[in-house]
Amino acid sequence: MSAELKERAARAALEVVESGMRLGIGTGSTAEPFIRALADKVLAGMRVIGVPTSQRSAKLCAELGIPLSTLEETPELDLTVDGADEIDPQLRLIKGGGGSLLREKIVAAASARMVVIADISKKVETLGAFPLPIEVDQFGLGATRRAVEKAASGLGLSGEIVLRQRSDKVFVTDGGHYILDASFGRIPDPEGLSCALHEIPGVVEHGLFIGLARQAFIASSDGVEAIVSPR
Ligand SMILES: O=C[C@H](O)[C@H](O)[C@H](O)COP(=O)(O)O
Repeated sequence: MSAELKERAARAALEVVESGMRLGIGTGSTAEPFIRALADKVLAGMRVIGVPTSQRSAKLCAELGIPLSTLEETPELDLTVDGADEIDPQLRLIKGGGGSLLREKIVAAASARMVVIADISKKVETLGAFPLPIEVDQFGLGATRRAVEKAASGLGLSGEIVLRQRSDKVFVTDGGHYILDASFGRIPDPEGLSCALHEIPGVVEHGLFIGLARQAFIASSDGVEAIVSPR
């Protein structure tokens, strides 16, 4: 069912893609059906240029024949379509479950508009049930983790902070960084936490996406709900 809902959300987002667009292309199990559906449109004659947010998405796009570019060649994009791990009513997001948050945020920020696609399980009242991914430099890991704990504690947040591992190895992002997954629980002040984390030198980026998403397509068994950012 979840795969079917992701497919529905992906197809809804395709409706806002127009020929000639420069597109940021997201990462993850919801972005992938979007990429496949986009490839069908390209095959049928739609002209787009995609800037992928990960090596994984770049590979899939290339296999399916979607023309690709980079932010060096194409620094301004019309639209980014991407998934999310959590979406709150103000369209603030947690992203990075797949480890691509840094490139995703750079691409989203370079886009005139970001559209999020998700199944209903990602919709929350308050962010934080999903552990917040924090991308950190490998250098100074222990000190950075301690600084993250202190910054969170200053905002009344605490919880386990785990260095992400995959298949018994430390996970390394496309950019060569580590990820700390912080289980703070409910985050009542995402803006405050975002600012506090950005103050820490070893933090490269974090998975709170604030003020970036303009629209979300959220699929449930009742259909696809389109939510527009109140900002
Ligand atoms: O780093 C990965 C991304 O932020 C994904 O867009 C996010 O984790 C959602 O992934 P999925 O669609 O697989 O749930």
